[in-house]
Amino acid sequence: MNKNLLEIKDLWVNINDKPILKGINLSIAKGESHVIFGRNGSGKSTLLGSIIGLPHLKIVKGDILFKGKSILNLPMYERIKMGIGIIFQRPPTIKGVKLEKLLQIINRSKENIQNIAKELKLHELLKRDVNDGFSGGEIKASEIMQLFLQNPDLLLLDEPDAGVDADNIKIISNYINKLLQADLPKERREKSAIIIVHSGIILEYVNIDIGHVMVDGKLTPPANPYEILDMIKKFGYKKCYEYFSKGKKNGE
Ligand SMILES: Nc1ncnc2c1ncn2[C@@H]1O[C@H](COP(=O)(O)OP(=O)(O)OP(=O)(O)O)[C@@H](O)[C@H]1O
Repeated sequence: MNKNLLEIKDLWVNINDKPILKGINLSIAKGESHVIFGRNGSGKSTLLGSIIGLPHLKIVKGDILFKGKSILNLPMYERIKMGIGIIFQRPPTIKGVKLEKLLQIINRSKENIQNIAKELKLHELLKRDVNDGFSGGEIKASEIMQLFLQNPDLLLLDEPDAGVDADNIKIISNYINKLLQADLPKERREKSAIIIVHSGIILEYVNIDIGHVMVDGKLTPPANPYEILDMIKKFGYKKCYEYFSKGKKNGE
């Protein structure tokens, strides 16, 4: 039986006729978390957008399978219903919708909402419109809270640590770990993730199994995320991509 929760096969994606993703292959098993590093504009957000089904992205070739089924023809809400959750890099402001109301639509337990909001220091924001005037860190915390209440099987996190201070990174990471069932042994975990990061701070706190580097719309095969980060710091993205695209793993 196929154990992969997500399988991306030779995926080519255009935006306005410009090729952005150029033959992505990626397999994510149940219970596995992957991190993607890459310089600005390399196509990382486009990859997450293709998985969740942003309509402006044109799939030119390839396939995306989730739970063994192709999802390319499904609209975004169907993909969410199947168990995919996303934190966008820049989520929109929703005027006229209070954060508390949105959270109650996702999960009816008022007690849960109050408790988590307190822990994430969001309780004072519950009565405000979603993301309206929220600070960068508050937006990320609020998105994590929505995801926590949604409890998806595949988490797509686009820079969850961007704009978040050191104390709050620990709190947010704690929730990501809870979502990823990091306290269970890997073979018993049901949840998987793709996390996009620029700095390695979140790797200090979140349980990550596998890393990749993206350069110019292409992705390296699976490798040790901490080794990748180390090489990026020493040699930059391009050299790191060249090294890991040869399929080196775990310090070979
Ligand atoms: N709506 C759009 N219209 C035109 N070009 C776009 C659009 N969205 C993305 N692009 C372009 O696609 C390329 C890849 O963008 P993407 O956001 O996927 O990069 P990224 O790796 O996530 O970058 P960053 O690290 O800066 O967030 C960039 O050159 C970007 O300008």
